[in-house]
Formats: sequence, structure tokens, C-alpha cells
Amino acid sequence: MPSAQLIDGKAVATDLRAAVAARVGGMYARLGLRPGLAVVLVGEDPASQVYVRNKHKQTEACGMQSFEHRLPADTAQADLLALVARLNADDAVDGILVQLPLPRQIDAQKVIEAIDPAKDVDGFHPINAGRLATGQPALVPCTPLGCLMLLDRTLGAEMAGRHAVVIGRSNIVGKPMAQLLLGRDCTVTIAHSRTRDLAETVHGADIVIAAVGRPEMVRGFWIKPGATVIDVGINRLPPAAAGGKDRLVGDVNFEEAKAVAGHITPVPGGVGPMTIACLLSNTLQAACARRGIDMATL
Ligand SMILES: Nc1nc2c(c(=O)[nH]1)N[C@@H](CN(C=O)c1ccc(C(=O)N[C@@H](CCC(=O)O)C(=O)O)cc1)CN2
Ligand SMILES: [Mg+2]
Repeated sequence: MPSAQLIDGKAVATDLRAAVAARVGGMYARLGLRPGLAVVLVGEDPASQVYVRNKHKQTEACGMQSFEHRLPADTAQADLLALVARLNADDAVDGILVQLPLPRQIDAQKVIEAIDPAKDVDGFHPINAGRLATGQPALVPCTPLGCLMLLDRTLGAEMAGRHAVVIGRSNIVGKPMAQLLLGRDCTVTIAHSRTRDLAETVHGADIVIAAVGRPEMVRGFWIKPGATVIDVGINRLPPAAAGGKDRLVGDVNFEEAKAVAGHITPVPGGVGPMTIACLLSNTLQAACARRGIDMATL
């Protein structure tokens, strides 16, 4: 049985963090400035706590300042908006990220729109989404940006003219991913839960991006032989046997798909590590843009 080549997101993320750290070092040496990232966590969602802790550690490890704000689960929307306003006004803060999901009393869209677009390192503000959609320089959402970097390394210029199918239409992954693929001259289909003949649609794809949030939904027989498969899903399943650990699976049935695909990302160790590395890269980009520094000179 042939087996796909694994796309090692962990290794690419390590390289990207090293490149960011080198430029952060250059910025401090030349200008005495350190980019600052503020991360806001509301509530105690266990997965979010892990992600925020990792963001803090990796921000400091690459030489940037990390400002962590933890608020109780019953925080009023007005209080969160007031904190965002303070961070917008704080010159030491180059990037602001409010960890999602937010508790239900808070309208996430209102919070996203309150962030200064110049500090919106998540790239979720409508100004950045509009810039991406119209081909202008933008802060780009971290997960799709990470997927694009993995594709650039795997396929490079061969992406042009290829059929890419994005499964999922969220503002956070599916829609920006489709824009980025268009920017690489792919022919792009956005599929979703209401798409008819999803298996057939996916079978026509040279590049599959699975971002549906349903464990192992994409089956091996859906995949065109030799296709490149990028799995964005992170689904935690109960242990397979008593006493075991939770299992993490993607949106793709990995064992089946790897027998058919040309290249595939694993879960864990594929797209996930790229998300935080791209956040650090976006923070450096925001710091340079806000301060009129040409990043290439660092
Ligand atoms: N404001 C935001 N909220 C959320 C985002 C985001 O980009 N901005 N994305 C996700 C969570 N996320 C970062 O916040 C994230 C998810 C997964 C990983 C990761 O490294 N995954 C590992 C597995 C880790 C594990 O065991 O859980 C992997 O796939 O190898 C990093 C960041 C939702 N919220
Ligand atoms: Mg992964």
C-alpha cells in the first residue's frame, strides 16, 4: 500500500519561530524595541488555557513582551470592551488577541470589531478580512496562514491552476483560506455542511483543506490519489480503552487518507503548531508596520 509523505508542521513551526526570534533580536539590537503581544482569556475553558499558556511561553521565548489578561467567566461584555480599548491605547502593545470561544454573554463579533485593525494579529477584523479579499496587505488569520506556508513548502509554484477544495466556511479558517488559495492561482471550491455530493466534490481536488470540526469525517475513498491533504481539525475523543488518555484526531480519517494522498498533515503535529508560530510572525509584522520599520532590514 503506498503511503503519503507527512507534512511536518512541528518542524516548519520551529523554523518560523527561529526566523521571528532572529528579527526580534535585530529590532532590539538596532532600535531598543521589543514587540508586545497581549492575550486575553475569558473563563476557564481547559483547551483555551493550554493554548494561552503556550502563546505566553513562545512569545517570551522569541524575545517579545507577553501581556496576559485573565478575566472571570462571568465578565460583562462592557468590561471586556473596556480592556480592549486600554490595549488599543497602550503603545507597548503591538498585537491584541482575544482567545475564542468566548462565554455566551459576550458577542465575539463586537469584541473583534473593537480591536484596532493595526493590532489585530488574529486577522479577524472586517478591515483585515476586506484587505485580504481585495489583495491588499493585511494581517491574515493564523491558522489559514500556517496552512498556506505548509502548502508553499510542499507544492510551491505547482499550486497554480490546481483545484483546491476547502471544507468549512468559517470566518476564521474557511473563508480566509479560500482567499489565500486564490492568491496562489488555485481554482477554489468552498464546500460545507449543506454541500451535496461532498465526497464527489472532494474527489475532484488536488488540494483538500478540511476544517469542518467533525472527527474523521473525510474518508480515504474521498481523496484523489496523490492529492495534498491539510487537516485543520483538532477533535478530542475519549480514550479508546479504559484507563487510556484522550485521543486527538483531525477532520480526516488519517489512516485511510494516508494510503491514497501524496502529502498529508498529521494531527497532532501538523497545522496546530503553525497557528502559534504565525501569531508570533503576525505580531512582528504588526510591530514593524505600526512603527514604520521595514521588516526585511532587521
Ligand atoms: N483568538 C483565537 N482563538 C482561537 C484560535 C485562534 O487562532 N485565535 N485558534 C484555536 C485555538 N488555537 C489557538 O488559539 C490553537 C489550536 C491548536 C494548537 C496546537 O498546537 N495544536 C496541537 C495539539 C495541541 C493539543 O494537544 O491540544 C497540534 O495540532 O499539534 C495551537 C493553537 C481556537 N481559538
Ligand atoms: Mg495538527
